[in-house]
Amino acid sequence: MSGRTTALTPPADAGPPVRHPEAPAPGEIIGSHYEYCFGCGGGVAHGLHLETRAGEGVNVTAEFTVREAHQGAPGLAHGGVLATALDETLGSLGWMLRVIAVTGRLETDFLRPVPVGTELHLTAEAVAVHRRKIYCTATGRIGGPDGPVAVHANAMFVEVKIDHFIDNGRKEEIQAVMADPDQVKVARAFEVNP
Ligand SMILES: CCCCCCCCCC(=O)SCCNC(=O)CCNC(=O)[C@H](O)C(C)(C)COP(=O)(O)OP(=O)(O)OC[C@H]1O[C@@H](n2cnc3c(N)ncnc32)[C@H](O)[C@@H]1OP(=O)(O)O
Repeated sequence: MSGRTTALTPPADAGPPVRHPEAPAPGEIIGSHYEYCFGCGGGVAHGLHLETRAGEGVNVTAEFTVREAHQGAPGLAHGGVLATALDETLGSLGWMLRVIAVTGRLETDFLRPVPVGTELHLTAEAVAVHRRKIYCTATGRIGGPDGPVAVHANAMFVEVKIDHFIDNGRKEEIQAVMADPDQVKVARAFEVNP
């Protein structure tokens, strides 16, 4: 037995997430962490170009417009793309906690089909922290912040060190990032709060 559980319910001794005192101010745009991130990077033509803003608690909001390149069935968003949008929004919670964390588990409910052209309004919130594990949820609504829920996810992110990326990423991209004279950009690529 590895001790790993598939449950996304925080254990009884989990604590509440704590908004870091230096987290981005409520309403502040968090911005892309890496130009070539499929979720938020401006350098990926068919990417999601998600723009995330800090919330008042340990939460964020984001928007994403479904385009032709994101189809699964004719005229409808691909489920994997919608899961990516949830995953990317959840990933931004690290800025609110000021930790580096990656998705360990992502469980998605697809509640309504999402047509091409739809603006999906996303929210994500951390609900509990247990050791390195961050339990969180995300929701995507159609057309507006109060629109009908199309997708919902429960997730568990795991806090990692920067070595997670340096040791595992392909050398070309790691070296290119590290060589950037803009140290803030270097730090952001790994979602380290500069
Ligand atoms: C640079 C910016 C990066 C983020 C950008 C935003 C993008 C959006 C977010 C992403 O998509 S990140 C990319 C997708 N995720 C990954 O690539 C992660 C791949 N997986 C791993 O690297 C490792 O499996 C992982 C770091 C998640 C865990 O490995 P570790 O060896 O560091 O931890 P360990 O296995 O000891 O687990 C730590 C705790 O988490 C638990 N755990 C880990 N993975 C789990 C899992 N999948 N399900 C349930 N529990 C899990 C594990 O049981 C344990 O619980 P306890 O503290 O209670 O003992």
